[in-house]
Amino acid sequence: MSLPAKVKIVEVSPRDGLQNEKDFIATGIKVELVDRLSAAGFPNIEAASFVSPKWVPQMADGAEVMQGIRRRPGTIYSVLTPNLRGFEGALAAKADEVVIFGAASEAFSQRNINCTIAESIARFEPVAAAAKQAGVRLRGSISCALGCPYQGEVPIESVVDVARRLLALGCDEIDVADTIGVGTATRVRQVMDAVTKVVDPSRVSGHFHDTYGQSLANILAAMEAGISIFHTSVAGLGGCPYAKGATGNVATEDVLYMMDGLGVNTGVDLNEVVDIGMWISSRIGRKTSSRAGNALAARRAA
Ligand SMILES: CC(C)(COP(=O)([O-])OP(=O)([O-])OC[C@H]1O[C@@H](n2cnc3c(N)ncnc32)[C@H](O)[C@@H]1OP(=O)([O-])[O-])[C@@H](O)C(=O)NCCC(=O)NCCSC(=O)C[C@@](C)(O)CC(=O)[O-]
Repeated sequence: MSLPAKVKIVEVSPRDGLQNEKDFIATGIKVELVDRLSAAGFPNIEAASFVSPKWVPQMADGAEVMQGIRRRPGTIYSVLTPNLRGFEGALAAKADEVVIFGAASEAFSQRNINCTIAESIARFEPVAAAAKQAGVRLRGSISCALGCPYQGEVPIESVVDVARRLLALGCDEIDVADTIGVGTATRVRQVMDAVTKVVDPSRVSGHFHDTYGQSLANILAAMEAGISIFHTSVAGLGGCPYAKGATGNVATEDVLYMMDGLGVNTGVDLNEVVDIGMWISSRIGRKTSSRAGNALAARRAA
């Protein structure tokens, strides 16, 4: 089994991890979360969204979060931008990377961004053009690449088709997202093998939610397909507002523990991340869902 020697961990808890929380989380907590993650060494942090506050009220303070954070040189701070209005906000906030987000499933596209897949691509065109003109990195995310809460199975060709279109828009990186965490290792391998026929593997990332407990196996399967960028969320925070029952992203602590065991370099300090996981969980009144986080904290306490 040949694995990459190094992987890039994109920490998404400030955005994907918090967006679904019902009670509004104070901007100061969000800022502190990003700052602590920066200090732990993450090369890329998804810090905020510039989306409609009617659709995702928790992310309404994206501009304030971006203004409040201390930026670590070398870390990329990303934000979600569904349209030009979002992009303008992101540009004013000096985001390093903007994320356009579509889906491989028509039903999910309608629920998440209120348009068809084709309409979403048309809506992303000016965003992509503006990002290129401004010299801002552009990432494209493909929701429901491993299954959809509304339509069920999603054909691999639909995922490849959206990947091709995002690539044509100029995306520097493309996320294959298992929004509801239904994927299993064999399917992940098939999807990644197909996507990497049209997009270079160095530009493809795996974004796995852990609803069915398959994320670590899925990450390993993706690594075997040559993928070396993964999205994780400290304490396993998260869920998607438009995917009922979906749990958070794979916990960062669990992924870092696995990478350490595999001898794969991430540049991120696991011990610090365990502390951050415990801290943010207590601040928002949740229990961490990270097995490694719990075990390491218990070992320390003993
Ligand atoms: C795309 C829209 C805007 C269409 O929303 P819409 O209602 O179809 O369009 P609209 O243009 O009529 O906008 C509605 C209202 O929002 C305002 N508005 C419009 N745009 C913005 C903006 N950028 N920033 C602030 N406000 C905005 C706009 O001005 C208007 O306000 P009103 O006139 O009614 O007062 C909406 O559906 C939306 O914002 N959706 C966001 C959905 C979202 O954030 N979902 C979660 C993130 S995706 C995700 O989690 C999946 C991912 C990436 O993690 C991967 C995975 O796991 O699958």
